[in-house]
Amino acid sequence: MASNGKISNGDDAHTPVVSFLGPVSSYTHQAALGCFESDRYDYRPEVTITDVFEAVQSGESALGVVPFENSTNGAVIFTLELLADRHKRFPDIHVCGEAYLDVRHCVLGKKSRRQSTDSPDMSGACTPTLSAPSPLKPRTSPLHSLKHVKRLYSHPQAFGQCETFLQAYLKGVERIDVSSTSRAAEMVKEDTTGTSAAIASSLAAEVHDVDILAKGIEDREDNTTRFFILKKGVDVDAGSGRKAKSLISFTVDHSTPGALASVLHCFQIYGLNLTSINSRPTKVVPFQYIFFLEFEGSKMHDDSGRVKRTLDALGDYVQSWRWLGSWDDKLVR
Ligand SMILES: O=C(O)C(=O)C[C@]1(C(=O)O)C=C[C@@H](O)C=C1
Repeated sequence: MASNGKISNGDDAHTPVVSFLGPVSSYTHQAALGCFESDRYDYRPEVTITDVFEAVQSGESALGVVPFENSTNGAVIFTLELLADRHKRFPDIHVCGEAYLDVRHCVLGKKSRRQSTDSPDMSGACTPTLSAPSPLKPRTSPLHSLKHVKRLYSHPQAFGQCETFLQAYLKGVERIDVSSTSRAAEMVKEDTTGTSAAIASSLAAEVHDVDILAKGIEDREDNTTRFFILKKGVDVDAGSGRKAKSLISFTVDHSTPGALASVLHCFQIYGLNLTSINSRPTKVVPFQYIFFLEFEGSKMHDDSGRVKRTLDALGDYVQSWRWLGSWDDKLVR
């Protein structure tokens, strides 16, 4: 770790590669830039989160950066799906770090050619309906008219973080999911009709040379995404700081009452605080789940032995489990 808190590769012989969900200017790229000394690593944009996992597992990339969860919209299911690793494609991948990024979304597009007559609708008024009698008012209004926008590209996570603005100003506009917000900005750039828009960052507007039609459209001012840093094998230094977190996945026998409670109880007995719990379908039996549990503590730096004792105890209550990594906690509380 360098004195600026960023990860230094400690070896100049060859430049290690950091893969991230691209293209350039995605939020994942911005998070990666904040983690590693940029003159010591080669940054490699990947098309999908799966590509990041594959690059790390194959050893082509020393590290990978992927989104894990957003404070407004919850878990990034693509990443959970890959961590579930049902077909053992990523047996050596571990989480060795995390990064938090403030996410400020914009509507990117091309300004309407009829700009002088198409003034933006600033009211943000939503028509009350029976199911939503008091619709929420968005935090911001557009900078330019959005009346010409016929389709909206973004990453599904980003749509979920901007619902209030979208309901007020882009209701009924077709939404098209793409692999990242920076890919969405690229699509807007490529559209010669000028009627597409993207939800992406102001950096993506700059990089892809498109206009910012609205700014700060996220539902919550504290909208933050957490990213995981992935590595092949175990980084023995990870999780050596004052506060560490660890992640495991496990399955339980769904017909045993209290099976999940028993697993959670192990953490209570040894005094390990839980920080998140998620699940995905096993895809073996319908409506049975793989659980992901995150807790405070490190497997490699476990002076009190509490992590070891907890993990040893788990075996009695789970069908299968896997340790997915320990790393330094970077959440500013
Ligand atoms: O699309 C991007 O720019 C990404 O880096 C992905 C991603 C995500 O999957 O959560 C990252 C941050 C934002 O929450 C929205 C999208």
